Amino acid sequence: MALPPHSPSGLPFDDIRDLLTRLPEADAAAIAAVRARDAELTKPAGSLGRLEEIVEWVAAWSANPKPRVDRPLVAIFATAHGVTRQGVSAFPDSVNRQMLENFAAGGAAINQLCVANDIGLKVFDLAIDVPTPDITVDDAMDEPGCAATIAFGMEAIAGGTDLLCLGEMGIGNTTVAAAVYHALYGGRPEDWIGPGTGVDAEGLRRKAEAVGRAVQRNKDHLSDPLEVLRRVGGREIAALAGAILAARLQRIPVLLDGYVVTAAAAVLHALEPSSLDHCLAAHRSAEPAHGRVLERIAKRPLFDFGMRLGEASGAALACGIVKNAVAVHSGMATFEQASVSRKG
Ligand SMILES: Cc1cc2ncn([C@H]3O[C@H](COP(=O)(O)O)[C@@H](O)[C@H]3O)c2cc1C
Ligand SMILES: O=C(O)c1cccnc1
Repeated sequence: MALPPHSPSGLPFDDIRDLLTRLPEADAAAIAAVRARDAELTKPAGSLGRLEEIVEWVAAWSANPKPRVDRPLVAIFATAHGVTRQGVSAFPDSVNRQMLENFAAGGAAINQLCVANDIGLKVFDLAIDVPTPDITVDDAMDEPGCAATIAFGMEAIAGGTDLLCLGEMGIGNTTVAAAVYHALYGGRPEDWIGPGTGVDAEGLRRKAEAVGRAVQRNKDHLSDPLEVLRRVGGREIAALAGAILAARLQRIPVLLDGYVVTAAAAVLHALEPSSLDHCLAAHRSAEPAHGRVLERIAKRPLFDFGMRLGEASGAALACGIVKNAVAVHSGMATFEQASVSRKG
């Protein structure tokens, strides 16, 4: 489904700000139930390390004292960016539609990760043939368009899921993400850019220049993270922010993917730091700035495999880890059931 760039159906920004004041909290009773059961399981206390934290996280954010992951979903938001005319990607815009077809045919990396980990896949086409304006000269979106796109992203969970894995596709979007980071966090453009699909040194220079121009053009409007999103962001980043928010309101835990998905999280974090409490960072991408961004949003990634693909590939892999953690917790025997002696 394609979203008209200026759909009138969106929420105004103030409605989004209002949602951020009404976020549900972690379910303390569910966490307590998981901890109590964990203490009875046939293993030394704490011996499953971070897997134990993951189970508590699923319980906390699904409000379920017996956490389960039965219907994980990968949601990919795909769109196009006018900033590619600045020569910031190693690949042409035509890859966007070709990759949509590849997703539909089952040929992309994410298709196989979904098969291997038994995850549903939905791909949302955000006007992939209509790039947003080049952010070095014009705003990516106007306020109604940006708000409508955030609202569209909320649809990611409409069919139901109990673990949302977020991904994106959009040639040029590592430049857009870098512009969001530079706008939110300051520093120099060079601090936030990286090779993306594999640009050379000249390409990197063009990326730094594009990010610098986009942010400089908006230097008087950077104190509001939603203005940053609409001026130097992109549709997939707006929709991802909506998906993260909708998942929180419906109590669905979220796995963030890499460098680009984290830009949506960073916008929400800048608006309200607690808005990401239901999110886990799947991995640290090979994109050099990703680690620093994760520190800014106070997320410790589950793994670092040198991946730099996007498409939710890191989130899908992390979903396998989450499913393993939950299966161990729910299926293990207690000391009493298995007649195993406790610590002396
Ligand atoms: C074949 C192909 C498949 C992809 N899948 C994800 N991306 C990733 O690369 C793009 C961002 O990098 P840049 O900013 O350098 O253009 C996004 O589409 C992202 O999802 C891909 C890129 C390509 C070429
Ligand atoms: O880490 C990512 O999400 C990423 C890195 C490079 C290109 N596209 C996405």
